[in-house]
Amino acid sequence: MVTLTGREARGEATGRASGKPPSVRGLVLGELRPGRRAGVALAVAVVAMTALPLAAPYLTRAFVDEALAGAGTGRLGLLAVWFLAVAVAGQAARLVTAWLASGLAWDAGNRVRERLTRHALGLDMGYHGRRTPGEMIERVDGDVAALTDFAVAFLLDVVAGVLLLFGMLAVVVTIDPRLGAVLLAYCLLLGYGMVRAQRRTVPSGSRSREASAVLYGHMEERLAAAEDIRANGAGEHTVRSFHRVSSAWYRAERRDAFVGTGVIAGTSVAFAAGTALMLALAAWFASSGALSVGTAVLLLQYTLMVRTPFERLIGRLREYQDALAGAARIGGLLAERPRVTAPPAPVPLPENGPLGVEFQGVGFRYPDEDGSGERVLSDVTFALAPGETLGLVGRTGAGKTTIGRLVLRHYDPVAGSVRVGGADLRDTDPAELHRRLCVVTQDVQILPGSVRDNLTLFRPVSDDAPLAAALTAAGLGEWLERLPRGLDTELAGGQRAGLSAGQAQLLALARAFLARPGVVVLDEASSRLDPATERLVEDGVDRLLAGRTGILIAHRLSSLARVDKVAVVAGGRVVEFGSREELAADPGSRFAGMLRQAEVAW
Ligand SMILES: Nc1ncnc2c1ncn2[C@@H]1O[C@H](COP(=O)(O)OP(=O)(O)OP(=O)(O)O)[C@@H](O)[C@H]1O
Repeated sequence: MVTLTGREARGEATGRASGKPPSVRGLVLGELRPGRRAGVALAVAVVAMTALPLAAPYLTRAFVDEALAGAGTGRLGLLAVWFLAVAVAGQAARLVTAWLASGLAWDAGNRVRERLTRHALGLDMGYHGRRTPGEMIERVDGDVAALTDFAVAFLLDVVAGVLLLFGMLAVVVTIDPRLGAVLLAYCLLLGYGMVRAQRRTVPSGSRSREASAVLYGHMEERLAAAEDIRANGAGEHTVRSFHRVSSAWYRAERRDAFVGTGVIAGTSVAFAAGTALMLALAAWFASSGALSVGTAVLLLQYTLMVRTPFERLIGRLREYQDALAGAARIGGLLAERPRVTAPPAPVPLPENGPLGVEFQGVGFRYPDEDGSGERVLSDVTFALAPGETLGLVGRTGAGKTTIGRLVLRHYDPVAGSVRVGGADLRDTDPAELHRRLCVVTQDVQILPGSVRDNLTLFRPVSDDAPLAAALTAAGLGEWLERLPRGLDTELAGGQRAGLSAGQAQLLALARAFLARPGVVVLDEASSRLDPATERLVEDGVDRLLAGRTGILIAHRLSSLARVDKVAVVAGGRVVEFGSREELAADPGSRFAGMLRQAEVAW
């Protein structure tokens, strides 16, 4: 069961919450907060990584000044060895910082992924119906990776870079305040230029990521439908649409790269100008005797060293925009609230036995972003007594599946009420409802795992007898006996997983038997089975519906032989409802007309 955090659980039932999306800091840096020990280790590593490069120019200064003063080779060699040791130690500190930061970021990323996954699983079909699997993967994985990559880079390059710049400024100010003031002005100008540049690069970066999410969503959908696309010769159209979506992504990516390259080129010119200025000033001060030659070399080295942290900062700004865009999208996902929620005091459903189902003046439209979707059901009214079975018939798109979804409370109606077991579904707890109601869909999904896992959907069970009984009741008893490892036999994942279409449907029936529901919604498979398998499936359905309330979304009129009541659905309305036998016997009824047209008799 999905558990929501307190904040999530208090969310409104009206969809998107009004509050601001959580910030990057709130999302990742909050999660990233290291423990005391890891924090101290990280701080020491960052300080070492910053201080050691600052020390190196001092050694160069000593080397130059002492060489000019005629120091011996031994002394100069020693200074060179110290220089090498400081350089190696600086790199080692950087490695240790990267190692510590990556470990922390990885843990933090996984915590955010877990939180997002839980949250997404808690959202209802109103949300998931509007999103592709590819989009969800990009949100839960791609955006989180961008955030955690940025968090590591922030520590390595932004924090360490800023510390290094401040250290350099402090050293130069102590050598000569005038040169310090020039270096400060130069850094401020560069900083200002970078902030301006960032404003230009943020929108192009986020457009590029959006386009990439659309591309992945598109690919995911088309790959899932590969069999149908090939069989129906829709390959050319698919390739064309892929070309369109990937071209949009290419354009967004190219523009992003162009903006980024422009920023880097501009910064290179600024660095060259700054270095030339400092070189001229240092040479002038040295020639006037205000500085030693070694100190002039030290200043030049510091000026050259400004380049690396600034370039890294620019690089990180590009990740920062990705991270910001990702954080905004993650924040948007976290701000989504399930529309179908449990009331504070849910009305319990009867524990056992079949449940009555009643639609009273039900109107419905699928939720979309702006709530302007078309009505797909209007004034739907019918009642089923406990244990009765209803067949829903009508043309494609009439609204049959939607009626089934409302019984399962995948959505709440926008008008009227749906009652199950006497309770208005809005007053019930969705989790309890899903224990008492069961759906068998057209496209049976087999999950990678054993036959047992596929029956229990990974819930641990202590006794295999009910599983075998459910398979036998569904008509898969002999199949189970032939399996080499019985219930432990592994099935590959996917729509069929090596099972025939009929076997997959029987497995779905077995899942329903195991759940012992009070209401079964059956979306009859529209694909044809061979007559023997079809007979097996029909027998299984008959056994499943016996003693239960059933709603059969019928794609073949012949399947209706087993139902008590029939509802003819057209244009989102129930245009005829009554006893199957009476409607079939009434030559003036729509149902009798449909039977005549399809030449069905029973
Ligand atoms: N998730 C959805 N989001 C938006 N509109 C939807 C969604 N599912 C169905 N619809 C629309 O609702 C209307 C009714 O669809 P529904 O699937 O209930 O019809 P149906 O009678 O079950 O059709 P079929 O026999 O083809 O399954 C159609 O116009 C359909 O386009």
